[in-house]
Amino acid sequence: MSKQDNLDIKRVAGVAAAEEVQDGMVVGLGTGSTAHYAILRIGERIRAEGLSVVGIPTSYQSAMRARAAGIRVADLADYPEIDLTIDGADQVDAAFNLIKGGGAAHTREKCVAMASKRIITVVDPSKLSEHLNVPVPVEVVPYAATLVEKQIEALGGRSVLREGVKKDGPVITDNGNFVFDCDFGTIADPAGLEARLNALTGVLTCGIFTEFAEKICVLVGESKGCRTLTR
Ligand SMILES: O=C(CO)[C@H](O)[C@H](O)COP(=O)(O)O
Repeated sequence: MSKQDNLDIKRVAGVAAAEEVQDGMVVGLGTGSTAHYAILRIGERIRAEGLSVVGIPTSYQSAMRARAAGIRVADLADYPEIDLTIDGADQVDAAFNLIKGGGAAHTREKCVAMASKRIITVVDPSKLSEHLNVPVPVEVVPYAATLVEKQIEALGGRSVLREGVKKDGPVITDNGNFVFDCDFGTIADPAGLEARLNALTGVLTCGIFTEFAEKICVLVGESKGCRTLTR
């Protein structure tokens, strides 16, 4: 599939999710290329339908894109209860466990997910997998980087420090930290690994999301429309 075809199906999912937004809602705004299309569509609907919506961004990227789209942006501190969040994922398993953090935004994405009554996860079909098996992004306090690498090795993972594409040296998250991408192969116990990673000294948050399955609905963009997966 070409890059453009992939973006087109991401757009299908993002736009479909944005149709779920209703007047008066507080909406969590995810990070990444699929959530981007939802943000654009919410902005269009605000202009066309006069919707009153407050957006709670999950990153500098989503805050900037929301403002550009004409969405009023506020802090999680002001709106700790969110009606609906629309966000992407790097992988979704059969039980709706997620791996997130491809954009290094998973800590704020997890906070917004926790605050949300409903979550629409927008993906292309390549993100669906019976089991989670892609590397897990782990946000790490820079001071503890070497210490965390050792602890991840002890858990059976192989960690690679994420480095910038248009920047020399480590990627720095919106929270001022490093990210390790940690390969554990196929993850047999996502909830157990999430708990173990989050408990490591020097780790802020890992990108495994297991506690939100009950409130997640997955929209899968496809060339002929959008497929909805519910549990
Ligand atoms: O978790 C994320 C950012 O931290 C994104 O939601 C995830 O990486 C998916 O991105 P995209 O929609 O561009 O494929």
